[in-house]
Amino acid sequence: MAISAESQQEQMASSESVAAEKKRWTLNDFDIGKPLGRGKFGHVYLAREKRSNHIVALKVLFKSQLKQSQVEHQLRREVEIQSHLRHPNILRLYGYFYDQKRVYLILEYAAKGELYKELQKCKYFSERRAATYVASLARALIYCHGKHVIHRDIKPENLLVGAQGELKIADFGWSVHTFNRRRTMCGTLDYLPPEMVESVEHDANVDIWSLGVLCYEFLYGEPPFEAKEHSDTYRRIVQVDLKFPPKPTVSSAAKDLVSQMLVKDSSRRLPLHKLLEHPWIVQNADPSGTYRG
Ligand SMILES: Nc1ncnc2c1ncn2[C@@H]1O[C@H](COP(=O)(O)OP(=O)(O)OP(=O)(O)O)[C@@H](O)[C@H]1O
Repeated sequence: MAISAESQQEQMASSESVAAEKKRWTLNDFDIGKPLGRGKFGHVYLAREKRSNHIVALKVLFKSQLKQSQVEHQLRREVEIQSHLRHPNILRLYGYFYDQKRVYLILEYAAKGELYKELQKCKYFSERRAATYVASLARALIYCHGKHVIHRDIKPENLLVGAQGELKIADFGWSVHTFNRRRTMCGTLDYLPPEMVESVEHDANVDIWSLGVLCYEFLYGEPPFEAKEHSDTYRRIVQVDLKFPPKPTVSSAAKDLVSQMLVKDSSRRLPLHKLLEHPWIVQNADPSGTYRG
């Protein structure tokens, strides 16, 4: 994959944590450690940048697989967007390089791994934990939206956990940098708002919906519109068929917040700065933004 030298230089210039100078990275700059995981397009390794001793996650993607799946454009957009974001709850992308066969992404290392696995292990989260995560994601999304970036794919699989227990939004594959309203259909159905399922115009408020779905899933262990058939999930989303099964661990304040986020009319969803003032968030979220169990 050819990423222009110009944008590569720009990329390096903004990677102050790994190296301040403009340079071209190569595999020789890193000691490669244990594998951290496998994705669709390659592998992720723990690595250390030799000069600074900085620990990173090196994501190795095979160009042939990227080409075959026609996702080169998406990757380029992901790199461009993620490399310019600086927020404690957004995984840093320090830089990238490539050789004949592979593309390498130099990523912030998230020591506590995938949130998805934590949720599977615990089945659901306490209100304190859920509220802490939702508040930190709201702050990260407020930051993104302020830079005209819509994430569009907020879900547990795209969230990693840092060493201090802080959430990190990790996957910007579906994100867009926009000044306009978007009409693109993308993402996994379960987290999509009605306007995206129905392919009508959408804006930054899509992320409020997805955060509402996520909040529900944190509390109940499954997303709210889940159904066996794809067509039923579709129908439930479009009709906003939201049900709160009785559960002693979920308060009415939590349900109130979720109901205010999962609103069909995107302009009437609870704005993220208001979410941070909601009583359930104020009473439950840890101000440090970290959850340590
Ligand atoms: N920055 C990171 N810090 C720690 N672990 C990571 C990091 N990035 C990825 N991993 C681990 O490596 C695995 C593979 O990551 P990768 O991003 O390639 O794939 P994915 O997001 O699971 O799948 P997909 O290929 O569909 O995007 C992750 O599931 C996670 O366990």
